[in-house]
Amino acid sequence: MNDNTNTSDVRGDRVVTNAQGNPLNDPFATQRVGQHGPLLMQDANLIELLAHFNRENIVERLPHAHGSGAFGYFEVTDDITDICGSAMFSKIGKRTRCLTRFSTVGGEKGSADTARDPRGFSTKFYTEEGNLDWVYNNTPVFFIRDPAKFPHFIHTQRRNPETHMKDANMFWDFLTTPENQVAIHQVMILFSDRGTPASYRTMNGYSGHTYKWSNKKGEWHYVQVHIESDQGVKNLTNEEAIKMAGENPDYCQKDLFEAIQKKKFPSWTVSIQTMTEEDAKKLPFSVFDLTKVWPHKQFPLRRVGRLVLNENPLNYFAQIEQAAFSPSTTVPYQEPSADPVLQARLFAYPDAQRYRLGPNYHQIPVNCPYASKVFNPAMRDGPMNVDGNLGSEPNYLATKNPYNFSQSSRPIQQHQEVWNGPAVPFHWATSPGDIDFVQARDLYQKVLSQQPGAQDRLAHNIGFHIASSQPEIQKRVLDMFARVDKKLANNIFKECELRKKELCRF
Ligand code: HEM
Repeated sequence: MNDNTNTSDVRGDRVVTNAQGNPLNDPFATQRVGQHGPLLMQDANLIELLAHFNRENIVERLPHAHGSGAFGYFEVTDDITDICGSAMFSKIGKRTRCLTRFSTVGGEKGSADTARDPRGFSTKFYTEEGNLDWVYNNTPVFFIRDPAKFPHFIHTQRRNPETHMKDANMFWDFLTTPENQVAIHQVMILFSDRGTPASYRTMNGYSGHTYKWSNKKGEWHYVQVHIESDQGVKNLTNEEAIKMAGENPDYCQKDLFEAIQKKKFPSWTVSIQTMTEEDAKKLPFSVFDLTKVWPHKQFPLRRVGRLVLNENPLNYFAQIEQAAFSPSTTVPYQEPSADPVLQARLFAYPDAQRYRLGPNYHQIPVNCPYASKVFNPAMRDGPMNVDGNLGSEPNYLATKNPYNFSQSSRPIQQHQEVWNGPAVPFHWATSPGDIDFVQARDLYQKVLSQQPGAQDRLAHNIGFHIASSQPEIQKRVLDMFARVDKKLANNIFKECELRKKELCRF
């Protein structure tokens, strides 16, 4: 098996050539009329060099543009074949090569990686059943549960179309709009210490969404995945993160790259929570609601394996910038659930990648399922087709040729969710009553209260941020957090007033 996902193609004799392999004599000489006369059109090498330079940039990811990554492996430590029949889990000790990319969400490619923002945690597993991508965040919940809100929400985290600046009014206007306050749980996490991880090595990853995994008997469970840092969770304070952003905007890139270079390989423990369909019916919220966590007491973590990152990419652009992760890239026995945000993501990522990298993005070495092999006679041609295009194979499933369908003997899951009802528009806005605030309140009153100073830092971080928004927006923010806890709202108010005084001094 040739793992060509992290290789470079430097010519052995180091003879420098143009793009066609023709040796160059003097790379800086230009063809011109006399020594100081005008340049000539016949200087194909100069034209090629300048033209290629103009095309170095590719579309950056929108969102998650700024990121870092490394290769490593996943090792099975515990048997979960009763839950999942995927080959990667088939026996204890089995290793699967993988690539992980960490990222911030809202900033551009050159933005600071200590910004207050969720962090992306994407892993591509090169399994013998083809590639599998887990495209997760470092928070177990998300801001929305209506996928149509995603572009609106992301826009509010980016630049104001007129001022071209980040805008606290846009940010809080969206989040405090009553129908969008379903985001409260994620907003609390974002403004807690966990909103500014000290490094990618010291944060966790969570599927957030509910997935559906099945075993070889055809039984299925709802599953959530947790990837917990073996280095422990460490965070920066608001002030440390801001200072770092000025001193070294690539602080987390440096931390990850240098740790691996020094052979201090970061690792994570991978666990799952599982739930039956019957359990799901008894929950006080929908199992497809991405703004809720599953109570750990009721659905304890079950250890599966270890993720280790031990190999820096040889080339950032080739292996990280061109990497394409998608929740739709999955293997037998791991399926998406009916979570509407997840369903929308199944479309959004490959669509973004066809635009960002081209329709044959799966042929780029880092994205190739090298541990399996692609063979789909009907998927042919297209721009930048570089893998031989299946040669003389018919370009349809031809009757005279035998084809294998390796999954055809897999038992059909007899028992399935049954969906019925009229096709109606449904806006899954914040629920009337308190249900969308319960877990946010528990986080404040039961979890942060156990961590010295954590409640105060939460109030400080929010007060600091809203101080640059308009008074009516500040009022809406205070009203929203009063629904979580009145003490929290009062403390945010005090912190906001302090910050406003500081801002007056500038
Ligand atoms: C409707 C909701 C969402 C939409 C439409 C959406 C869309 C996108 C798009 C278009 C990209 C860029 C893909 C690329 O160019 O390669 C992206 C990146 C990403 N998204 Fe989402 N997203 C959504 C929700 C989420 C959620 C809920 C999570 C986590 C649970 C998530 C995690 C990520 C991560 C980690 C990346 C970076 C992938 C990488 O490292 O290349 N997204 N998203």
